[in-house]
Amino acid sequence: MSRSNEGLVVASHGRHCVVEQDDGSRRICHPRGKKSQAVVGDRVRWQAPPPGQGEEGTIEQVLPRRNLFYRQDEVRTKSFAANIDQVLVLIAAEPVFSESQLTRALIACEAAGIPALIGLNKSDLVEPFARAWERLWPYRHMGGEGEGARHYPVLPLSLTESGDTDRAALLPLLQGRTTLVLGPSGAGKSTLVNLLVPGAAVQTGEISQALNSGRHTTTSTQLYWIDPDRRSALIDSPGFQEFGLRHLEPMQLARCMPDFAVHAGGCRFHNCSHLHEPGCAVLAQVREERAPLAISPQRHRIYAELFEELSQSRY
Ligand SMILES: Nc1nc2c(ncn2[C@@H]2O[C@H](COP(=O)(O)OP(=O)(O)OP(=O)(O)O)[C@@H](O)[C@H]2O)c(=O)[nH]1
Ligand SMILES: [Zn+2]
Repeated sequence: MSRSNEGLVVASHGRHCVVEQDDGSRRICHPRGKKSQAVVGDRVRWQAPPPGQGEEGTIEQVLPRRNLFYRQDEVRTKSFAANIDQVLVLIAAEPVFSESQLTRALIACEAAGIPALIGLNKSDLVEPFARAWERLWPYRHMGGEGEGARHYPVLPLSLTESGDTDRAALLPLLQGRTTLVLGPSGAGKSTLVNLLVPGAAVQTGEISQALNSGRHTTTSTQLYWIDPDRRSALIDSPGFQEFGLRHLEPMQLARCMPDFAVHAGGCRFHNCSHLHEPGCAVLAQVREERAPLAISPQRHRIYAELFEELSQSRY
């Protein structure tokens, strides 16, 4: 007779995953069927193999999720994590970040009801950093001021040059939470994980070795504990080129953009697309001015592009 246990999915690669039990021990598990396909952050019920049939377990059931974070690049590829408390979008002064990809990541957070914060790394690169900080003005102020305002906290970081200061600034924000770290390649995600998770490199090596029997591929997504009592976690996901949002409807977009959402109720037509309609309260606010209630023309361009993209992918 095999026993059924509960555990947390801490890594996944293809269909296999690594499940951690409450005592901290880990084992590779395979889903029993499509319904038991788990993602990192899932709590699952799993079953050990019968004696003499190896060590690898079977996932019997994925327990109900609090939330599920999506990124959908093509019709078939999705990657996500479940049960997360917040997303840290890590970008840097260099390489110059794509505002479109940043906006997409933030929209995905809003759509899943997950709070987001932005880390802007490489503040030691003084001039590019100043430019990047300025580009983020709308993100630091959007949605108005005071009660109910929904702008994004932006943390200046220099992970390689002021690691101790950054760690001290980040830890209180990460305490007791599960944080998914997202960011383009080169922004400093590995540097961040290594700064906050002692032994991260070793853990990653062990896990990818176990999952791939030594083949040199890395796991797609992995959860790291940053404290000894395993209450605060970082989930590291691979860098992305294209942050796809094909799981969203175009008419959902404005609600997921705080600078649009604050005005959207004032449009003449309730089903306004905020692209060309007369009496559109969103379009009325699109202007270069740095004002908390203004919508930057750049943001509106990104919105229009996304609206078009999501309208085309419906079939
Ligand atoms: N100047 C400067 N360089 C940094 C800083 N943080 C990271 N870097 C450098 O930026 C480069 C990319 O950092 P990584 O941590 O490898 O970036 P990543 O996001 O993990 O990138 P991928 O592995 O490609 O996904 C490395 O050469 C780091 O040394 C920083 O605060 N300042
Ligand atoms: Zn409108």
